[in-house]
Amino acid sequence: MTYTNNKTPTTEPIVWVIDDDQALRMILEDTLTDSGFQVQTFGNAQSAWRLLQDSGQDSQPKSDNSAPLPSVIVTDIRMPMMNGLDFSSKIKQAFAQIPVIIMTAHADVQSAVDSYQSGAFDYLPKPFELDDAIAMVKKACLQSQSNQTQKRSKSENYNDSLIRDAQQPPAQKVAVAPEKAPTNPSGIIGQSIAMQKVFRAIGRLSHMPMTVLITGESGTGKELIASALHEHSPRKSKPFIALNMAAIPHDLIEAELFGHEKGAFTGATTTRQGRFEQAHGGTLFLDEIGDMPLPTQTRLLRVLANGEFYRVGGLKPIKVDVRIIAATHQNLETLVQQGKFREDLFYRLNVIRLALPSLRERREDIPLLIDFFMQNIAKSMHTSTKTITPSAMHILQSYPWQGNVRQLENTCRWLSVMTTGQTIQPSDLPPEILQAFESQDSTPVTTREPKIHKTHKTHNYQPDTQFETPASEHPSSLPAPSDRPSAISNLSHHSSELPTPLPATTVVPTLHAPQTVATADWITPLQVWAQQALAEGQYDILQTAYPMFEKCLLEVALAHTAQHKGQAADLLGWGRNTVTRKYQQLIEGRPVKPS
Ligand SMILES: Nc1ncnc2c1ncn2[C@@H]1O[C@H](COP(=O)(O)OP(=O)(O)OP(=O)(O)O)[C@@H](O)[C@H]1O
Repeated sequence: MTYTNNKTPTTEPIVWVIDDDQALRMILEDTLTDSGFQVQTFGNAQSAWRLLQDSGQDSQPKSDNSAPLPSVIVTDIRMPMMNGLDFSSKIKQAFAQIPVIIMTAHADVQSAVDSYQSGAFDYLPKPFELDDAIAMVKKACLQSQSNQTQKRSKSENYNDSLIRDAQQPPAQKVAVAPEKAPTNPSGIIGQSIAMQKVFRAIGRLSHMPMTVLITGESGTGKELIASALHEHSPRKSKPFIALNMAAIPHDLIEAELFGHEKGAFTGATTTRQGRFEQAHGGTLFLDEIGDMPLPTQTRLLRVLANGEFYRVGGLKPIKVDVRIIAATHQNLETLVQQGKFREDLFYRLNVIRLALPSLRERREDIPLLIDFFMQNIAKSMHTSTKTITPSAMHILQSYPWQGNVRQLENTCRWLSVMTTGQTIQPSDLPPEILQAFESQDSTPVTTREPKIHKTHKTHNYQPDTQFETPASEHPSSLPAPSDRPSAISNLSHHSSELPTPLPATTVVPTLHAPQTVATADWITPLQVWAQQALAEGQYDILQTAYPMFEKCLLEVALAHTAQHKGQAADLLGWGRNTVTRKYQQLIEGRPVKPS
């Protein structure tokens, strides 16, 4: 079932929101309504599809009962019955004028590529900033208006057969789509917002032919991303050739890139193809482009301009179709200023720049990466995967990782070999990492050391401690500090002094008895509640907690403003209509119209 905020005809653009997560539907509905959209929500894509079929292809309803077509559709990917990608493809076929925005909580390269491949207008990885979502919907609305204008000017008669075809899709299209397991075939690990932006860029760029310049510190994954761009492109069946400019002697680079004719120089005993020819139809990845000598830059510029070149010593032009992806850890603008890099080549390469975050900027991904590397290494060594204690993980997460993911990967190799037991303790970590951790921690241990309750865990990495953290030190991306420096060497020896282990999911917080309630004090009881609910098999914790949270804040805001709904709306940043509706639903207990 569906419901609209306002069924009367309106000039407000209509946005449909499809997600099986009721809490998210509510948030988006409120936010978009407050931003001037008319919102209709659906708990599954099939209901939305049915309504679209009833509505026909006009922007006007077919009958009095049918709904007007939306200007924009925002849909989740993973939903029962029909997934968002299939839905997006169907919209593209039958209602191409409606831009679709695809949201997903399982952001990886594949979902980004699949989204754009399905014809989606854009891709929104969860969690997202509501402002970003609004901006995206507004952009999609503009697109929708321009689509409508083009459509009207093109033809008065719609292609009915197209609609009929799309309305009766092949059985497998509408059949229950099995949820894809969250595999990561590209091997690119990361769930941080910074990496989600990278996935989105790959999704957008992989099917475009243009040159891409990837920047980022050494070891951030530039080659991995270049290869993903190739693997998801129409060139994937052709070669991906990677060449590191810094690794080839300068006097050999031209022959390496462009090949040479027999006798072109001493030692050129045969004619040899260069990398450009070998990469024909595919992708040539030029790593460390900042190290390319100036004369080679001139030749590269010519290839980029007209797609042809001469082998060293050759007289016949050779034409190739190669997509160039270049990468550098250097600042090319500075090299241009210093006269070491051609400005015109810089502009040619810099058409689209993809900047990769350092590992320090996405520390929240470190446990995932460690998990991934430890498993891969164990597999290759035919051993079982070693586990890491939270305190050791915390130290690894705090390390600056100047060598980025490559350094982390090498550390995982070191740990896999050097650790004698199955569990990696802080004392097992490489000395330089321990030293860095000790020297960065100048705060007295007594003020930092949390109270710890250990629980049993057998996962590779699972937080198995409960920390008591001052509100001002509330953890952001890092887990709460656990065993601090003096504890590094002590931890393993003192394990017998830890409190008696509790069942795996039971966590007993050690709460202060607050005189005044600190801002974040409610987080700990909320954590306890959520952990207990999950332990008892209740998995809809967000759906349960969200209305309670809203109700609580609404009641407080109303009490604060002597029940003045307008003022309460201002305090909460909601629109008046939202406050009225929330009041009816949450306080008066009127049933929420189901979606
Ligand atoms: N997000 C990631 N997920 C999994 N592995 C990664 C990730 N990023 C990098 N790696 C791994 O880290 C190592 C270094 O990556 P890569 O060679 O792509 O970095 P780079 O930026 O090209 O380095 P350099 O600038 O030194 O050439 C590789 O083994 C790669 O597989």
